[in-house]
Amino acid sequence: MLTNDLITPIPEISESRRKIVRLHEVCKYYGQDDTLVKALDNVSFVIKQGEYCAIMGASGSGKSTCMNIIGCLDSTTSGHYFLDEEDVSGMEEKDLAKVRNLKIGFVFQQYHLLPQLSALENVMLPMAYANVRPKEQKERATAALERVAMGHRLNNRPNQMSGGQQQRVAIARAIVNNPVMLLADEPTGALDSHTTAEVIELFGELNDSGITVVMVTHEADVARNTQRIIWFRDGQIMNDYLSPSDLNHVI
Ligand SMILES: Nc1ncnc2c1ncn2[C@@H]1O[C@H](COP(=O)(O)OP(=O)(O)OP(=O)(O)O)[C@@H](O)[C@H]1O
Repeated sequence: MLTNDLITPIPEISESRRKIVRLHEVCKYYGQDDTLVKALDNVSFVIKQGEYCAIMGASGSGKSTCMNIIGCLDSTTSGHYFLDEEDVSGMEEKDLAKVRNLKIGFVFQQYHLLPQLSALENVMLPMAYANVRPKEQKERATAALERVAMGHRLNNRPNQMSGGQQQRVAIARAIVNNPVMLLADEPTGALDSHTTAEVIELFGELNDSGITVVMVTHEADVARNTQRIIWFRDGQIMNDYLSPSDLNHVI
């Protein structure tokens, strides 16, 4: 249960910061008539450059639908989505794919690394799609892996690494194209509590360096490390507030 008197409203953030995510009256409906599901029902919010934001809510509340729209993986039924101040709502799939690759770094619960490739090759992949020269791909992938403390595992394949190490490689892959935003879907869902803490510390460090981070999570321990929580219920934003240091009071 959320206790409203413990919730700190979001203060006005400086107008000069770029709006990385802007949803304007977004609806996403599935089915029709008797089977109509309003997965997102007139949702509007802004996430600015440098924010560290968690999306939370009960099962079925609309988190994944919201994540898919923010990640340009799905389209809206109505309303507009501006990514990095560009309206991507009506874009064709091939343009969306380009936007996704250049602007968003994805991190998933199950890492989604290609098993036949080494850590280095996995991290080089998004740059191959972006037509970066092979020599530069290797340099940038090595630097990204070093940044996540995986510089000693460049030639290991996923099955030679622990879950936490695989997630670090996935994070290196997500940051290697210098995206405007890291979008993480339950990034610690497959990790034990110790490894979760390490991965969350890494997200914090990346955010400290200026990267905008948005993550869907069920875990209060994870969300309390973010700066802001957008809380969904029945396809609408029920609350949008600064993360209190002790979330046990509000969840
Ligand atoms: N492809 C689909 N077809 C029909 N209904 C869908 C589809 N995807 C989602 N829904 C419905 O939309 C609503 C929101 O679903 P969504 O997956 O966004 O919730 P969620 O908060 O991510 O849930 P969970 O935490 O269980 O993943 C739910 O009622 C769900 O059943």
